Amino acid sequence: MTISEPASVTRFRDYVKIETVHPTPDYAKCTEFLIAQAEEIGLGHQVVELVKGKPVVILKLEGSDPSLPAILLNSHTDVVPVYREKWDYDPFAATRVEVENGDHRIYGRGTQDMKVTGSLYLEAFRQIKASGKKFLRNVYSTFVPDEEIYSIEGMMPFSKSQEFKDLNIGFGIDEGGPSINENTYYFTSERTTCPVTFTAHGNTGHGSQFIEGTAIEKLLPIINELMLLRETQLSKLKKIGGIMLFNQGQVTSVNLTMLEGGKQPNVVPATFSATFDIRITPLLDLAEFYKYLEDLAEKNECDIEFHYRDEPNKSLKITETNPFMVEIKSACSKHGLNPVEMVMPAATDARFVRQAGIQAVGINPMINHKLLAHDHNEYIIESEYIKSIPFYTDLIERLASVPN
Ligand code: MET
Ligand SMILES: [Zn+2]
Ligand SMILES: [Zn+2]
Repeated sequence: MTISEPASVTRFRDYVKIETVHPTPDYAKCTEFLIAQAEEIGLGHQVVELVKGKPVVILKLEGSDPSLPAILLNSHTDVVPVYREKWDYDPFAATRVEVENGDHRIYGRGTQDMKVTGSLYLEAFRQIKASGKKFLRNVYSTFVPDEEIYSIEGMMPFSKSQEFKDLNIGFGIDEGGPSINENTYYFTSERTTCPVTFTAHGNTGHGSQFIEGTAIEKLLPIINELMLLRETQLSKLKKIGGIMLFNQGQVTSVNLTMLEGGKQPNVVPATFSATFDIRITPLLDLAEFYKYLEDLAEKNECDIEFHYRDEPNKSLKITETNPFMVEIKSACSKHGLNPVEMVMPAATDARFVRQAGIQAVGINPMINHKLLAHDHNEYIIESEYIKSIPFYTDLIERLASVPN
């Protein structure tokens, strides 16, 4: 660490150092950190714990007309596990490394996904409070747990709670991803995550025999069909512009992630299962796709288990003239960013906000990054982080000043 480290960077690094990593995230320490930040900045704060040990921390920047619907800035506090031996730096030391052009990288799990965004909200609030400015609408920043494990004890119940309704949210900002090029991608819809297991049961017996009706014979046609779907979707993607990280939301992705079965080589397995991570594009009818998977299971005499079944994603059409969208775009243009709309290929908590009938946009103003969410050696570029603080300061002012 050098003497020249900006205080905003030190605070970001302190946040990254908190091990909110699954399967045992330290939410208590994280809550303590966020409340200390709120007190220092001068923000209102509240902790809602609908599920014990799963705190939602709500920070509040008060507006001059609290009767108007508020602005929500959401971020998740949890991060995905690491393969420690694959990292060049301790994933929870938030190591600051100087690079050739004098810039710095901050390494750590969650730097991109998505503690940087939470920190940017905090830094923007800090600037706004220090300036003494007050805007029309209330602005809330929610720091939610468990996004990386389907939000079942996080945003999902919180978005349906009275505490959430009481915030009277009119528009939401949520997770994007640092851009891999000069464009700034923003997301008004996303794919539906469908983790699904097919299990086959069949005849067993001696491994030297041609046993009929085996589990694997029932399962294989399902695997083949879904791998074919993968192939057709991939070639469709290639046709509509090639594989680029953020354009994948226009097709459905299929990955076979777990294969289980068998006890030893000379025993024909009585059961076998295949688990897929399927991300269904909003361009398909979700109910029809679920039905297709169920029929596929039935046709092949397999059981089907959806580990998690999302409600249909609402992509609330945001028109060019939507006053909040206008403000997002003008904030982008003021800060030299080129906004491009995309379907979020992964899943974010914005889906629950949309399901509650509130428009929400995922965005991340940092550009020219390597996308390292969930990868080894995740890092952000310090200058992009610092540059993004005035973007959020400006964005908050614009969104919170939208009249009625
Ligand atoms: C549906 S849970 C979402 C977890 C994570 N954000 C992902 O897209 O994989
Ligand atoms: Zn995330
Ligand atoms: Zn993630």
